[in-house]
Amino acid sequence: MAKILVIDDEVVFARSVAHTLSRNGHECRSLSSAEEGMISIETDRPDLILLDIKLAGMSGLDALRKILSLDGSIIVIIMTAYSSVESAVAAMKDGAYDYIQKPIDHDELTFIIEKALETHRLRERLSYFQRKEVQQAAHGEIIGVSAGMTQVIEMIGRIAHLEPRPAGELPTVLLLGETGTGKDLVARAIHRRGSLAGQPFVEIECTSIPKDLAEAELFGYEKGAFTGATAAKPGLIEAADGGTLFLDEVGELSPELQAKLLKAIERRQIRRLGSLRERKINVRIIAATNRDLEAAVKVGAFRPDLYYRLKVLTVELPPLRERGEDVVLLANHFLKQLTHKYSLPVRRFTEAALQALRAYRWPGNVRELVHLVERALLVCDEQEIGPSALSMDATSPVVASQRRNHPPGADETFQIQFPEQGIDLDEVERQLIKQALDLTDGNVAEAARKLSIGREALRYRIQKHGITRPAIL
Ligand SMILES: Nc1ncnc2c1ncn2[C@@H]1O[C@H](COP(=O)(O)OP(=O)(O)OP(=O)(O)O)[C@@H](O)[C@H]1O
Repeated sequence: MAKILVIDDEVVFARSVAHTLSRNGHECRSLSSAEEGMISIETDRPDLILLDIKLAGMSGLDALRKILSLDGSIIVIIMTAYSSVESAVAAMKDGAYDYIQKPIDHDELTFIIEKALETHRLRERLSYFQRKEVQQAAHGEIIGVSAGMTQVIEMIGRIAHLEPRPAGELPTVLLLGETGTGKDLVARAIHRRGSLAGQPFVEIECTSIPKDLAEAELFGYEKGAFTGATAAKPGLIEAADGGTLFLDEVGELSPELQAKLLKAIERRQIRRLGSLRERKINVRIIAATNRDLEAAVKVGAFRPDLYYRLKVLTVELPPLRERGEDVVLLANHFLKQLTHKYSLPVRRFTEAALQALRAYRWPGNVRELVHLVERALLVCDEQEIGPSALSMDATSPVVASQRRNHPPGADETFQIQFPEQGIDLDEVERQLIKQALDLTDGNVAEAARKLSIGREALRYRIQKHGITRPAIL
């Protein structure tokens, strides 16, 4: 349903048009002069105005300019008699969306209005995403000098500076990394620094779309496609046209959507729910996941063809515990940013606090660090923030460093008793890896986390010890 104003000094005609549109489900008012229309724009905030070009008083063309200066997002459709088509064309140059000739054919009117409203909705969605992108751009700096992050930053540069070409021809990018490592941040950086900057960046959180609405959200629908589809609506893929579509947590997509998405990427076309028409799409896809997609492919939880389609260029974000001094750089960066945000006096971490930060294993990665710094800043009144203000699992560097070898939640008194007769270190490692895999049902990423090593390091050890495939997901 949309709010529509009909402005025409032929009162009976204006009422009849408004009546027709109300029957189509819109909220309509008819007015007999442009002057009344101007007042109504302020109070009613219409989505669309049907405006007669020949009005007594303020002319249709003047009214058009005034309307658009009051609110540039209103769609204005000009109504004109055959003899004044030229003025209607002039009006379109001044920003009218379309024109319709009198006498008005009701089917044609309905068609023009529905098409215009669809464009309007698409524009609104785009400007929402563009606004969101501009807000986030201010906080988009990527901090890190560790070897892992240097590689990531170099890769962003390389991807961003690929030869300018249409969005749909740019290679897909797959971002891998544990939760909170910065995949979202990197996706936005690739978009902003490349040739698509300025075009829409549309993020889809695959986990947050209700399953039964997912297809309609992604691909859009036509009016009447299902109960409640009172008007056609473009999907998020269409909203990303010309820019980047960021599929976050792509590993969580249902098998049906995986199939539909693959088809859309391969054919560069989509079909809205309830439509027979294929629509071309021109989008670059960036996907991200914290799941081990390769393992998901092996157990049949993710389509191999989609996996290979997505991983044309892969960027792996290292967990924070493997980034060395980046922890301190990041902590200081967030401290400065948040002090500014809360208009607080300058604060700094004590050396003991920095040691605690270095020693902690960061299961929630950078996101956990941001929250921890924010909490410390808000609870600590001192100019210097010590370890006691950092309410992580372990605030003392000694306990924290012991914990590096202990999965979170493990018994803190866990110790290995060295037997007098000695041990086979390789065998101990093999057994620990097997136990970690058993505990995580063979999930390599999870097991690597429990062992506090990287996924690749774990894969290497699995091969080295010949741990057999069925134990591994
Ligand atoms: N290298 C970095 N420099 C500065 N800020 C960072 C960095 N990495 C992550 N952040 C910040 O940490 C927070 C979490 O990052 P982000 O949301 O990008 O992680 P994610 O990997 O997408 O998480 P999830 O898998 O849960 O979606 C954000 O506030 C982000 O701005």
